[in-house]
Amino acid sequence: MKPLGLFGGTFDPIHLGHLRMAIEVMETFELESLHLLPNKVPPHRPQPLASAEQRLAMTRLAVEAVPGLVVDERELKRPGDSYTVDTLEDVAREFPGRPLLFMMGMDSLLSFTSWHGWQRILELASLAVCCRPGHRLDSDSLDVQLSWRLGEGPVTGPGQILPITTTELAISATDIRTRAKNGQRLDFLLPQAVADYIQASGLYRADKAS
Ligand SMILES: Nc1ncnc2c1ncn2[C@@H]1O[C@H](COP(=O)(O)OP(=O)(O)OP(=O)(O)O)[C@@H](O)[C@H]1O
Ligand SMILES: O=C(O)c1ccc[n+]([C@@H]2O[C@H](COP(=O)([O-])O)[C@@H](O)[C@H]2O)c1
Repeated sequence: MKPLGLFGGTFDPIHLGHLRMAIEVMETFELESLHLLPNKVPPHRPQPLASAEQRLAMTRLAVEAVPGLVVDERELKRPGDSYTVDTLEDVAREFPGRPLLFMMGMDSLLSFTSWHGWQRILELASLAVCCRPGHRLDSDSLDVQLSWRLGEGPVTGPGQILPITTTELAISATDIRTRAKNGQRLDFLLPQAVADYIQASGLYRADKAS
């Protein structure tokens, strides 16, 4: 059975870094579908500037014409902190027996042992880890509790950590929010429909309440 791909993010906003890595994970692991999961309350970082509704709207705009990418609203519908472990328990109940592949950038892997219930996450899913400029995998930076799980795929079950070589795009949501705040152009950092949404709504603009 093909693994189900899962991509959690704050997506404040979703951008081409996210979307390109999603496509490359789908190709590498021959996934038929990959669920994008905007979180409601990120447990580990400052809260997003855009509302949950705005982040959902932008995520929908980003993938509406992209085969295989599915917007999954389960974290937005769940009250409280959006812990990934709870999400994976829920997905595993919905797709019994289906291998789960949760994808992330290298920066996320390097802090993974601080995640709530990270050991349980690895009982439920394997991790596909994508390149991110400025974040390298080396023996000093990766927790020893994770390093023995490193592999190359294919996905044979939960608990594998599978770094893959992906196109490095130095795009971040933080940089996009700063540009939007300053009234700079956002073209080619995110899908045009998302850039248009940000422009039209005044989201992130210093002179507009969002
Ligand atoms: N350009 C990128 N290259 C590789 N991975 C990325 C990139 N941007 C985001 N990711 C990964 O996507 C996931 C969701 O990221 P997130 O929505 O927080 O975007 P971000 O650009 O890192 O946002 P922010 O700047 O607000 O922290 C994380 O696992 C992160 O590592
Ligand atoms: O569950 C946790 O403890 C946890 C800690 C850090 C990050 N996450 C999830 O990892 C994904 C990427 O996080 P972020 O901050 O880079 O958007 C997103 O789905 C977060 O909810 C989850």
